[in-house]
Amino acid sequence: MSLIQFEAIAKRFTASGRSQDALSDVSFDVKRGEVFGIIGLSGSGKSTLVRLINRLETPTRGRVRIDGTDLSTVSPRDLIQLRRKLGMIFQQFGLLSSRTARQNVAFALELAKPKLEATDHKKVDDLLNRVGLADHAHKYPAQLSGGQKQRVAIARALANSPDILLCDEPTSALDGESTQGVLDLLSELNRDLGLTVVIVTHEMEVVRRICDRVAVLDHGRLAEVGTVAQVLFDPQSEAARSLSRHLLPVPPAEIGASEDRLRLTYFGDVVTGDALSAATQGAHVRFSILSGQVSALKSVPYGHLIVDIAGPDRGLVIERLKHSGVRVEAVA
Ligand SMILES: Nc1ncnc2c1ncn2[C@@H]1O[C@H](COP(=O)(O)OP(=O)(O)OP(=O)(O)O)[C@@H](O)[C@H]1O
Repeated sequence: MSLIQFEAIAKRFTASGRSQDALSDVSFDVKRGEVFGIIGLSGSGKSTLVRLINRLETPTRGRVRIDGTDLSTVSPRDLIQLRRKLGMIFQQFGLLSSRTARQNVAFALELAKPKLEATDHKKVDDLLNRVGLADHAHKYPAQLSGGQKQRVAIARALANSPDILLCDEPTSALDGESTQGVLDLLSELNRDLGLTVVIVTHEMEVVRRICDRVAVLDHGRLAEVGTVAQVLFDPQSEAARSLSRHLLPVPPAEIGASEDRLRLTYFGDVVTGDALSAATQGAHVRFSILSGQVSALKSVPYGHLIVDIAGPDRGLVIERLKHSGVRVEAVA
């Protein structure tokens, strides 16, 4: 069921007498319980789009609905209630430097009531525990690593038990190991709490590792929307094609070009199956494997092989591969 709906959204900024269309005619839905990625090159409108969800921005045209409620018609009081159902984290964490990790998390609750009760203090401890920072509760942000700071920000964002967590480039300031830790935590929260997660990112690796579906923005327009597998491995738009290109293996330059060259892409059970040997069984072809890579989309394995297949039964082998669920493309 749709939790967030963008309906024909346009956003125009006007600054110093100059107007700029940050978003034009963007429509798509985010379903309850999914991890949804918004990707695109710098300036394509990703942050503006996510900021419309909690009304940090308002659209110039079109509507945003959260759980059926049209944000353009909510009263200021209802907007405060609605925002409690939305947590948000940012690339630069946004922590208060004069407060400890614990005090940063408690701050989110203090905004709603002046004096915290014992249950609130327990909640703060539980949240710090949940994000793996129980032992760092009394440290100040300057004493924490980037990954730990982002975990504090996540705990703070969860303090009001939101339905939706908005993440604007949550791992762009982190190294590889901290990125993995934060992405694992976001996946866990999605799985265990049913939290809907919306992630703005320019990193295809983030999309590959944790997103279910993804919207691709291109100069403020929706280039395409679909499952991660569709968008990464069967892109319909030039924007998605160019973003997903670096996830594809390329044949080593030393090998030289060949008109027999194919890229095979396969998912799930096919990865550990014997598709290639089964397809070439008894066929008059010779094949050589030039490069291979197995990785995963969320938890579903996928693989790529670059192969040269030549011989009279080449067409038959390609048909058999396709029949067994392998995507086959010519590589120039
Ligand atoms: N407050 C603002 N005033 C004027 N123009 C703005 C404002 N906010 C964003 N823009 C413009 O709108 C366009 C989209 O910006 P946005 O930050 O949404 O893109 P983005 O895809 O998130 O980019 P990045 O990946 O670099 O953060 C940009 O051209 C930007 O300059």
